[in-house]
Order: sequence, then structure tokens, then C-alpha cells
Amino acid sequence: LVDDTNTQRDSVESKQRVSEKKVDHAPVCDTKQPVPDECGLVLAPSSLPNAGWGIFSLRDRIRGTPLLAGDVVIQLTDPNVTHAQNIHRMLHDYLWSAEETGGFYEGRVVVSLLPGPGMLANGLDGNRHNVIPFVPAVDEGGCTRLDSPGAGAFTHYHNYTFFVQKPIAAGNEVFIDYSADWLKERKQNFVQPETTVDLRRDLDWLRDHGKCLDNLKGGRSPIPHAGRGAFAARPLTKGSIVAPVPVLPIAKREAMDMTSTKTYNNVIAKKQLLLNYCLGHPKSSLLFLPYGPMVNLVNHGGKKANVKLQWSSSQLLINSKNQSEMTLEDVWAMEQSGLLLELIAIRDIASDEEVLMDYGDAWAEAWAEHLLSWKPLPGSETYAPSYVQDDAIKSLRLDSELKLHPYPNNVLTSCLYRYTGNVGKLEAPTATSKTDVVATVQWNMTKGLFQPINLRPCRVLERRHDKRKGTLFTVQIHNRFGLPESQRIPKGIVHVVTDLPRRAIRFSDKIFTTDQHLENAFRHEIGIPEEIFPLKWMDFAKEDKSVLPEF
Ligand SMILES: C[S@@+](CC[C@H](N)C(=O)[O-])C[C@H]1O[C@@H](n2cnc3c(N)ncnc32)[C@H](O)[C@@H]1O
Repeated sequence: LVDDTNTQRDSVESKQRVSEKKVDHAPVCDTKQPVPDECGLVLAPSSLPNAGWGIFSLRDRIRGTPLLAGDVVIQLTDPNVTHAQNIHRMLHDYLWSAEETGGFYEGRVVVSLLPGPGMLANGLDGNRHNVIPFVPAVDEGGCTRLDSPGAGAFTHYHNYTFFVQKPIAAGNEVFIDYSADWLKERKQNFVQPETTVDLRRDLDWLRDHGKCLDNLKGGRSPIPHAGRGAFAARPLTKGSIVAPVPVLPIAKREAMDMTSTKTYNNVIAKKQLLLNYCLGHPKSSLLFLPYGPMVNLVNHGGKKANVKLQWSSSQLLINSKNQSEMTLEDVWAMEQSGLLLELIAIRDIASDEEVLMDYGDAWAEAWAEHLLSWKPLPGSETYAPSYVQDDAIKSLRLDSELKLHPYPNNVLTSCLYRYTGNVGKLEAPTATSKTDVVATVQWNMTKGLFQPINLRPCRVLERRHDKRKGTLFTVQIHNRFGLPESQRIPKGIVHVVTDLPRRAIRFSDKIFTTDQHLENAFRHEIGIPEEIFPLKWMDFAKEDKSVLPEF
């Protein structure tokens, strides 16, 4: 018996050794791997019919816990009207209103890209969602326009986190809140289920077929001028899938042009910041926008890369064709995304190590040239971003004080205030307001008021000290771009609000002034490796097919 046990143990150990060896030498194209034991969240086909990918929890989750580490938000500003048709589907079905993320001051028309749950999770109506987002942090990631060629090359909006709002049982799908209006507009495409009982998948199936979504976490990158980066949340073995990378096709790269090439507010409209987060090939008009959690944070590592991109065989779970069978026209016509890439570890990666890929020669050459030619723009020394002002200035200035001590030119004051159409007490025009009627209301703290959607430009008129409440301000509230008619203060009315505490007034960056609008900000897409880019998508190279590699 003892001998038998030993023999069995030997045989198990030798099997383990064989399988370890197998993993070590596994061809990187083998993507059918179970997720790591510690993985808590996976990508898999949604439990809703025809809904594409979905997110599933592998463990029970309680209210108030984060679903995933916080991710970046990328603000797309003033899309070029002529070329926006190339991203029509993406704008309509995947991107969020900048009102949700506080990005509305970035341009006249702003939409937000929220990789991870914001774009990947499906939605339910009728308050049946189980996660909700919390506002992003905003900062320059250590790269200022005065001292870094990285300024404006990566997004300032980060750590955007979804929290569990209703308990989620292991195996259940994660749902975000698609508003009733949003769903009504798209009712042919998004059929809502009557019950949430079956909106789950078998746990063993998910472990075998799902792709782990929480192997990565964000943090400040030690790479000079790179901003933030993606780091391994646990040890990742060579040959394993580090992250699924679902991508949305962008038919023409001109869609990354901004509205006009003329100057506006002294800022030259140029390429969208979003281009830096897109994947492309120099010989193709196509771009792909990755939208899996944390994958947009993966920096360029050149020869130090520890992951590489490859197509996933799992895309056939929701697609009838894989990428090699698709023509360029098939990709253009894709109704919803289905193309799936994967980041594969090309060596063992330790926990907390930065995950890096090779962006390719074209990117590396463009970056090297940018480093050589970059110098700070004139006026950079007087610029101070709004979040710095908020930290530095505790008491807000009145007009008379601003004449002597103005704020930096790039900021405005914004108040958290919800205008409900109630203009309050009306007063006849005064000498200062001339032809306008003055309407005054008292500020009131209400539920949800501190959401960025309620920020609107305001001017401080008075400051007084209240024994109980501290310093209180009287302000004039203005309209801003993007406000619905019901929230616009009618013409001819000066809307005054009294008794705002300092925490209800923030500094905001004026339109087109943040680093992402800098004229000298770096812009370049990430290269999709030559060996995985289908030849038939290289429409820029039709005349010169002889030099192209066979796919
Ligand atoms: C896909 S984003 C990567 C995430 C980005 N670092 C962030 O903070 O959001 C690509 C951009 O990151 C920066 N970046 C990536 N790798 C870099 C590197 N090796 N050196 C400098 N900047 C890098 C460049 O600005 C590039 O355009």
C-alpha cells in the first residue's frame, strides 16, 4: 500500500512536471487556458441574446466593494463632423456622455471612453444594474507641460472605478445602468429581459472559457514621461493570457482629426488624444480601439516587453468569422465589436512588475523624434491646472480682488448646483445688471449634488462668514456647453445663488486649455505586430504588394 501511494504520488508529480514543462513551451497561439485560481472576474459571451461580450463574476461580491481596479477615462473632444460617420457606431453605442466623468469642459462636444465595465458590461433598465461608477481622479501623472515631452500624450482622467451596488453571486453577469432613454433610442438592438434569474453562466464553464479581467492594475509608471502604466496584480506565467483585448474597429483614421484645422482659442485643432490609445498598422486605414479593463494602460517596453498581442480563438464564441476570414469591408460593416485580441506573457511576470508591450518601430521612431524636438511652449510657466488651484486656494476671490490678483488664465470657477427651472425671487434690473432681471435662490445640499454633471461656471459675487457654517459665498451661475434646455438659465435672467460652502465651488479648466490640447503633444497610434495584421486590411499598400509579408 505504501509503495502504491508513493508510486501514485510520483506519477502525479511527474504529470505536474510534464504539464509545467508544457506550459513553459506552450505555443503562444494556444489561448484555451483556464483562468488563474485567484481571478475574480472574466470576459465571456453575455447571457443576454446577441449582446456580444459580457463581464461575469467568479466570486460572491458584497455591496460597496470595487469590481476592478480603477481605469483611465479618455475624453474625445469635438469629433470631426465629416469623419465622425466612421465612428458613428462607437459614439452611439459605446461612448459615454462627458457629463458622467466631468470631462465636459474639454471641448464644445465631448464624449468619454470608459474602458472596462463602462464599455464592456451590458446594461439593464429599471434599476436592475448591479454596479455603479465613481468619479475619476484628474492629474498630470507627474508630467507637466513645462518639463515633460509626455505632457498631453496620455489622459489625465484615471482611477475611474465601478463599485458593487447590489450583491453579485458567483457566476452572475455584471450590469451597468443604461438609462431608459438610452435604451428606448436603441430598442431594436437591445431587447431587455423580463427577469434577471438566468443572467448567469456555469462557473466551471466560465473558468474554462472566460478570459481573466483582473490580472492587471494601474499605477504611476517609472518610465520617464510615460505617465501611468499597467502592473501585474499577481504572478503571471509565460504563455498565459494576461488580458483579453476586445477592440472596436475605426474605419478611417481621419476620424481621429479634431473639428477643424484652424485655430480656436489660440489652440491648433489636431489629432485626438484617443489616437495614442488606438492600435493600427502603417499600411492600413483601419484603427482599432481596445476597450478591455487596464489594457489601455500598457506602455511601450521595446526589447523589455513582457507581453505580446495575438488574436484570440475565443472570438468565434460571438463571431461567425475570425479576423483572417474578414475583408476590410467586413470589418467596416461590423455591427458590434467581436474582434478579440489577447495580451500573452512572453516570459514569467512577477507580481507588481510593469506589463509592457512593443509598440513597434514606427511608434518608437516617432517618440524618439518627439523627444529630440520637444521644448515647452511659451507661456507654460504661467499655467496651473485646476486641481492644483483647488489645493492651493482656499478662499475664493471677488471681482475687485481678481483685478489685483487674477487666477491663472486657464481656470474658471465652477459651482455644484442643480438648476430646476426655479429661478427664485425675482428682482427688477439693477444698475449693475442693467437690462437683466435678477433671480436669487439659496443653495441647498441635495442627494447626488456632488456628481460632476452638476458643475457649471459661476462667478463669486460676495463672501461672508457664518459662525456655524464658516465662509459662505454668493455666486452668479452661468450656462455651459451641453446643458439640456431644462437646465439652462433663460436669457435675460441673472441667476444668483447664496450660501455656497467652499466645497461646492471648484476650479475647472477652461475649454481647450488642458494638456491634451497642447499643440506640441505627442500623437501616434500603437503598432499592431506585422505578423498578426491580415494582409487584406492593408489598403494603403495596394500598389506595392510585392513587399508585403504573406499572412
Ligand atoms: C496606450 S497609452 C499607455 C498608457 C499611458 N501611459 C497613460 O498614462 O494613460 C500610450 C501613451 O503612453 C505613453 N507611453 C507609453 N509607453 C511609453 C514609453 N516607453 N515612453 C514614454 N511614453 C510612453 C505615450 O504618451 C503613449 O502615447
